[in-house]
Amino acid sequence: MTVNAHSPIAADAAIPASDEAEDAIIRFEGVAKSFPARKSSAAVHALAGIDLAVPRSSVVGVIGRSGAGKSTLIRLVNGLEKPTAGRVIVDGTDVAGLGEGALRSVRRSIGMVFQHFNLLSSRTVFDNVALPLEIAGTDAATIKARVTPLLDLVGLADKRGRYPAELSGGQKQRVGIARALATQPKVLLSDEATSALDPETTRSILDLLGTINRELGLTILLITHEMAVIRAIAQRVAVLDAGRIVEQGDVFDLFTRPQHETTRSFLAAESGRELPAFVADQIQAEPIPGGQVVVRIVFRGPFATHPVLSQVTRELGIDVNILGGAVDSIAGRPFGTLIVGLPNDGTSLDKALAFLKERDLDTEVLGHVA
Ligand SMILES: Nc1ncnc2c1ncn2[C@@H]1O[C@H](COP(=O)(O)OP(=O)(O)OP(=O)(O)O)[C@@H](O)[C@H]1O
Repeated sequence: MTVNAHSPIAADAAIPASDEAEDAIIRFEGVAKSFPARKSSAAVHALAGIDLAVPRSSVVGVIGRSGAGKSTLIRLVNGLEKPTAGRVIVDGTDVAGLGEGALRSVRRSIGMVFQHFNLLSSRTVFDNVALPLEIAGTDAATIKARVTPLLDLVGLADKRGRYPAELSGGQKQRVGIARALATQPKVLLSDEATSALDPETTRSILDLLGTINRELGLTILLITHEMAVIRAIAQRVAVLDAGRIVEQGDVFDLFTRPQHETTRSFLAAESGRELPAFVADQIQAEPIPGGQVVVRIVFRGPFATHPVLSQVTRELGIDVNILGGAVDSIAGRPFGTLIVGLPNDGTSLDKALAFLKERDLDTEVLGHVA
């Protein structure tokens, strides 16, 4: 199967491509979206100052809590919402400037996958996947030629005659993905596609989306509230908090060097970052005389944790108490996290932190224990 290479977007709405714009298939430039006040409620500023580029053929994740503005952001891409300020440029065209006819063509170049699948219960698997093609007026022979390989791709060839009620959640989402691909889109928008699924099924759906990204070169913009989803599939990530992007970048960097408090809180349950229960139970913000300072050390890339810590002991004469840790990898790049206790004696902490920094290790003081 090939992905449609020609743009369905009206020529008069085209924007001259700069080098950067050519590289990004979706670009938010200074985007704001407010919903006006109603009788019973004040105006809602759902998004403000959004600058985000989605490189062609990449997977970009947007993570945020409920109400952060994720759905609004994704609805701006297919023109279901219009920005109050700024531009949303999809494949060189500002979608906010388009009339309904041109928007319909843009939407055909954008596939969408939903949390609750949105399948028609009265239609078979085959007919659900065929639906967008029927709506576009495609003839029956072309529909068959298009839908059959899509059902193979998502692993549902043997379920083509089944109805949604006869499918598991994961199978329903596979139908949703095949349907989203039926019009050969250039971009796939995923709105919490795995939120209704158990962890194992989530994994298999994310694997499928990863395969589609790699094999078809399809760009995927996904929104989620789970770091595990970002980690499993995205190359870049933006963290959305109360309508603003508070941090964005490469997934490995964001996981290993989070800058913003919101990002840190999303990462709290990630391996190695979670405090061991016996530490979490007693940690406090204020120093404890004669106690220990709890420090997280992050090793990025090839590392040898123990030699560095034994150097701290040998060369600085500081006892290091290992409280927890893990070794992990993201996108094939290794990193490790150690949680250690250092003596709260007025000097050891600064000396040890300086020593670790000289060796290019990231540290973060988490609190104090007795
Ligand atoms: N049509 C609308 N009219 C008024 N306010 C809206 C509208 N759509 C969204 N909002 C508000 O905009 C803010 C962002 O909503 P949005 O649905 O984009 O968040 P979200 O991050 O997708 O949340 P969730 O994960 O719960 O779906 C919320 O305060 C919401 O109430």
